[in-house]
Amino acid sequence: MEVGFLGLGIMGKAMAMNLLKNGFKVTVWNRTLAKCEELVEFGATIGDTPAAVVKKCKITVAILSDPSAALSVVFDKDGVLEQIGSGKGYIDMSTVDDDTSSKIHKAVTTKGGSFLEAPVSGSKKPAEDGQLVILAAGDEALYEEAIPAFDVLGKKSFFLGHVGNGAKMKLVVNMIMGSMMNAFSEGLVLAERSGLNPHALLDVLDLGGIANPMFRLKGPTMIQNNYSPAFPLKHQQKDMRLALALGDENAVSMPVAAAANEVVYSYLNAFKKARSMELGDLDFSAVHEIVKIHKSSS
Ligand SMILES: NC(=O)C1=CN([C@@H]2O[C@H](COP(=O)(O)OP(=O)(O)OC[C@H]3O[C@@H](n4cnc5c(N)ncnc54)[C@H](OP(=O)(O)O)[C@@H]3O)[C@@H](O)[C@H]2O)C=CC1
Ligand SMILES: O=CCCC(=O)O
Repeated sequence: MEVGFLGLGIMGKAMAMNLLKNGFKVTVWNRTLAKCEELVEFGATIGDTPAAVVKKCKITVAILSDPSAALSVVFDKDGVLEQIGSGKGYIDMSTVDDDTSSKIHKAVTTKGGSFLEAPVSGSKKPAEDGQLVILAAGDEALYEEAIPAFDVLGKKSFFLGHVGNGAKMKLVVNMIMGSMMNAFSEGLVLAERSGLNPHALLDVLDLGGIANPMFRLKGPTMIQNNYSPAFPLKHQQKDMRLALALGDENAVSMPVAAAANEVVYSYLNAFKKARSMELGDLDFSAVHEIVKIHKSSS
């Protein structure tokens, strides 16, 4: 099966590599073309533009940073729309809002192509290990056609119905995750400043009812101030912003999520503040630095 792949960031590189290692023919494109070279060593072919990739492949997958990138790759010159058409499928796995996804869906289907949104839960390591959770919605026939690829990329795929449901599910999950990360960071700082061993806190948490893989994975590195990026903070902040907009649209008040994202009370604007300090490219657990700074200055 030949698959086109647009976007070779942290996630895209790992996912395209997995497809190659599992026998798929993959044609890749990335805005910074140099990032394609490593995949060529594993058998990938390079497409010069998104349009060139779509022209060559029956199914093209994209995973790009945000709504603006997702729209640009489809609508701009040399973009997906120039070559999409009958018999071709486009699968956008970026985390975006349902409005962005719907715009892409409409444009692709107007040209006769089929569209699936398929954002993923899971980060760099699950992407490398083919252990993502795929949240697909849109064209069910395209979903069925993509299952061999999804089986390589993920441990479980959900088909959630019409376009928008995948985007919304992903934003709800990441809104919860972002709020949890802030609470976790505050807990680590509180433990340390009140004279407890933060490693002991991790052990206690891991044995109780709120044990979870995120605390287990990120806790030890946060204690070491190591924020090597798996999920960049700037993307987490984007997801909090989009989830809060979804809350507004549905008249759902989310004070905890809003506090994690917005300037409400001092340190509760952790995600935005972290971006302005150019921590945005670090892992989202770098929110810990902001919580620590605030706790020392207050
Ligand atoms: N990292 C993670 O743990 C997870 C991320 N996600 C989501 O997946 C998506 C990708 O994340 P990730 O791989 O971490 O992000 P990265 O920042 O590592 O990569 C972003 C990708 O988008 C491309 N890009 C950005 N702007 C544009 C543009 N205007 N036109 C064309 N291409 C553009 C980048 O190209 P270039 O190389 O040229 O900059 C790069 O290929 C995001 O939506 C994120 O929220 C979902 C689950 C987990
Ligand atoms: O969108 C990013 C999700 C990161 C994760 O699920 O660990």
